[in-house]
Amino acid sequence: MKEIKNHLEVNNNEKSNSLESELFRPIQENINIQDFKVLVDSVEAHKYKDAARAFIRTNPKFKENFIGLDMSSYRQLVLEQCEEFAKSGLVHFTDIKQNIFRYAGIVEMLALFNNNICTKLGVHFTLFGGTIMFLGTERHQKYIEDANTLKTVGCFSMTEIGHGSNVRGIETTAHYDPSTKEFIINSPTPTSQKFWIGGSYLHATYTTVFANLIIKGVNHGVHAFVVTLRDKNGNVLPKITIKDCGHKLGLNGIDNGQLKFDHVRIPRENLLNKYSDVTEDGTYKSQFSSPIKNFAATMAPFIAGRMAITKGCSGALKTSLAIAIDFSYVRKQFGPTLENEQPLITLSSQQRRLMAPLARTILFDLYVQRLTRELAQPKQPISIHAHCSGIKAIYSWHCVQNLQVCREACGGQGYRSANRIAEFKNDCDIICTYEGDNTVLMQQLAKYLLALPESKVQQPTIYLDGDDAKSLLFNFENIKRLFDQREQMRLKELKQIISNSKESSYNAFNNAIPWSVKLGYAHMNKIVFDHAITTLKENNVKPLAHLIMLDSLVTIEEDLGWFVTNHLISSNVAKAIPFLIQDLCSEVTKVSRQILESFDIPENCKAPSKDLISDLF
Ligand SMILES: Cc1cc2nc3c(=O)[nH]c(=O)nc-3n(C[C@H](O)[C@H](O)[C@H](O)COP(=O)(O)OP(=O)(O)OC[C@H]3O[C@@H](n4cnc5c(N)ncnc54)[C@H](O)[C@@H]3O)c2cc1C
Repeated sequence: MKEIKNHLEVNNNEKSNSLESELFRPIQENINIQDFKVLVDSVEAHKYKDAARAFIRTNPKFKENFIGLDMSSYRQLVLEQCEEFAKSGLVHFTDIKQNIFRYAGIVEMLALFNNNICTKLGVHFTLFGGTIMFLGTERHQKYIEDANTLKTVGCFSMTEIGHGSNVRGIETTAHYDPSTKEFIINSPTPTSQKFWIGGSYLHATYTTVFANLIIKGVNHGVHAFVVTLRDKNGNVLPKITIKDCGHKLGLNGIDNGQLKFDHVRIPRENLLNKYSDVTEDGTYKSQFSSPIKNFAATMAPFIAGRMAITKGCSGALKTSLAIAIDFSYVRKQFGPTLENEQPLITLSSQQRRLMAPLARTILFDLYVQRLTRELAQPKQPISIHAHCSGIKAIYSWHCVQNLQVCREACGGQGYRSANRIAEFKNDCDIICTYEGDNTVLMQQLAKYLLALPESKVQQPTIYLDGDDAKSLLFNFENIKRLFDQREQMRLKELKQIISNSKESSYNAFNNAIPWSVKLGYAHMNKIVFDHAITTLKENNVKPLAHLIMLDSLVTIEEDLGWFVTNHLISSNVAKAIPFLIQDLCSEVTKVSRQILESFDIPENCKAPSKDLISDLF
């Protein structure tokens, strides 16, 4: 114990004026809330977000209580909320292509309120809209006008009962009939029925269907088609059967459906033909030399959806953290005497469990801002697909894990639906699976990293050892080197496992999936950190340095066994880490309410009262 104390106390003087210097001083308690708000909201999106906040605060549909509604009323309310929002003009159907900052900002604000609304709008705008805008051409523009105001609702039919993650395995067919110049969309087997299709059971007029394009017996692979599901009166068209997917763990305000097509004829023009087309006489023309390349291009637009989905995590977590932290300031249990009970926030455990996810949520948001900027560029970096996949996976895992933390931090009251966290927890659970299952996405990231040319620059190895653990760790350059080195070693390790395998390339990779996931984490942790440091250098808004250091040490602690056994950190320095984390949590707690203020969460997004119990009296 004495040894640990030494680590924390040696060389504890004020440091020079470096980025880290403020970490050695008590935290500056008067943070500039407006500056911090713009940082978290992003320069590009903060005006759109403020407009959305104002809408959520004032629109009567966003004041209606959805807790405990039966499924049918809940679905109707969510539809009406989405319609109100679409009519407000705060978001446009074309935003996913033309103003991704507005789109992403709006989704995040809606997610502060409830994930049903942003999921329903997400399916319509990103998935249906994304397919129309990125895979369609001039002839598909006609779907846009009514979709803008949600006069027509669109959905997205990719998943089937038999195939989810492996989209290339889907069985739905689209045979071309040159005699009528039509495609015939068909579900040939029970497992080929589309399943989970959000918005299809009750509301969607159109869907984009993913199906195998077949001409004269030749299968050209998966292509996307627009299929009309309902007539003007909302009746399902003949030869289409739509069933309800039924009650779910969460998102019961969304009408997910099971779709069966029985030789449904659609015009030739309904093929989304940006990359490949079929002439009237049935000649297939593609910009790509093989179905696999066409498939890759067909899937490419959905990367924006993966970025957007992290906004659902961000909104839900910010509101839930705000509920849990506010509660911790109000709720009293225990104290030095019975007469002097203390607020929960004074408990070291409460500070530890709430400040660490608060820091990470902000750092992830900053990184998503960077990805959004990359997506907005006409020519996106080659890494964009891998990084959208990676952040979607690690943000949703972080979200699900920490919604549970928020719930527990509020004790029994956190379990009460009226206090909102339960709804967020159930609704967000599925983010780990839809728009790409997280474990599958982490492999996409690992494959991208495996394929990168090997760096010729040999990074100097790092070994953190010495008496002054605090100075060694409160040093962003050292943290960077730890993260860089872990990533390099994880990559080398994965390459070795695969190359040492005597099995086929499929099996060799398959046997190494857990290591791919670890590599994915190492890479994402590194680039989230790198981006946070870039932001800090450009704009040292308080308390960003503290948040970065807190999240860095928590990240190291999560993999501490690895860092120590691989001789990057000595066991003596390792022992100091939990203490430094606790100190940082205590410092961040001092400004936590100001951080929450900067989130500017409309009151109707939160629990009915800060103490979570007043509504009971
Ligand atoms: C509420 C909800 C809404 C949805 N909305 C839509 C929608 O609107 N439109 C649409 O088309 N789809 C939608 N989906 C479907 C969703 O995209 C799929 O559920 C998802 O792609 C996963 O597919 P799956 O469920 O078939 O799981 P599977 O692919 O069968 O996966 C099952 C398990 O196996 C693991 N696994 C599978 N393959 C691998 C692998 N190669 N390596 C390692 N592990 C693997 C996964 O990690 C997972 O744990 C929705 C789903 C839900 C639940």
